[in-house]
Amino acid sequence: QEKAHKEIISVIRPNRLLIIADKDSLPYVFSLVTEVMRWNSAVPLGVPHVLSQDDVYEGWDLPKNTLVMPNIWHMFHDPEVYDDPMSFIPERYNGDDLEMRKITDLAFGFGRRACPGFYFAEGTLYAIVLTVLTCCEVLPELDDEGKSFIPNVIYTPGGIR
Ligand code: HEM
Repeated sequence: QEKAHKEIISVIRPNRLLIIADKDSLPYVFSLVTEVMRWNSAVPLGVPHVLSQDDVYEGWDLPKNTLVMPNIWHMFHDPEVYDDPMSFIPERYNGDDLEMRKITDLAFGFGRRACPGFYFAEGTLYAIVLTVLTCCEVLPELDDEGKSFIPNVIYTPGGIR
């Protein structure tokens, strides 16, 4: 948070009403949002699809009407691709746009039925994170005795309703 905040402050100039928020000017902030999408992706098993014709995938015969679900979770946590995949490490992209694209190209699904809300969702996410990090300090939750703690991050079961 501190690193992101410093980066934002460094691009804001007094009396300027607009800041250009892109991966070149704010590489760490964009890496941070990308890492959220990798670390606990919003749609870890994508959306199920049914094959409209027979297909073969990596030697597997898949007849028409087979239900297929992409394991996006594994794509993002494959230790052969991502070192220490369970840890939240925005630095892993090195601010590199191509490395970040590898995440967003998968997080929103693939092919003809990929998420049509991609640009809207991505832009909104960056705008919210940027605004919060510029204006606020996000602090850990407090327990009943007033001691701070980081809540456990868990997925809740169920689909989108
Ligand atoms: C972080 C936010 C979002 C993520 C991670 C996300 C992810 C996804 C994924 C993985 C799919 C399935 C693609 C596939 O079948 O391969 C999908 C489909 C879809 N998304 Fe999103 N989505 C997000 C936000 C949105 C928003 C904001 C909208 C609308 C404004 C939206 C509208 C849709 C629709 C309509 C489909 C179905 C497309 C189809 O089956 O043809 N999504 N999304």
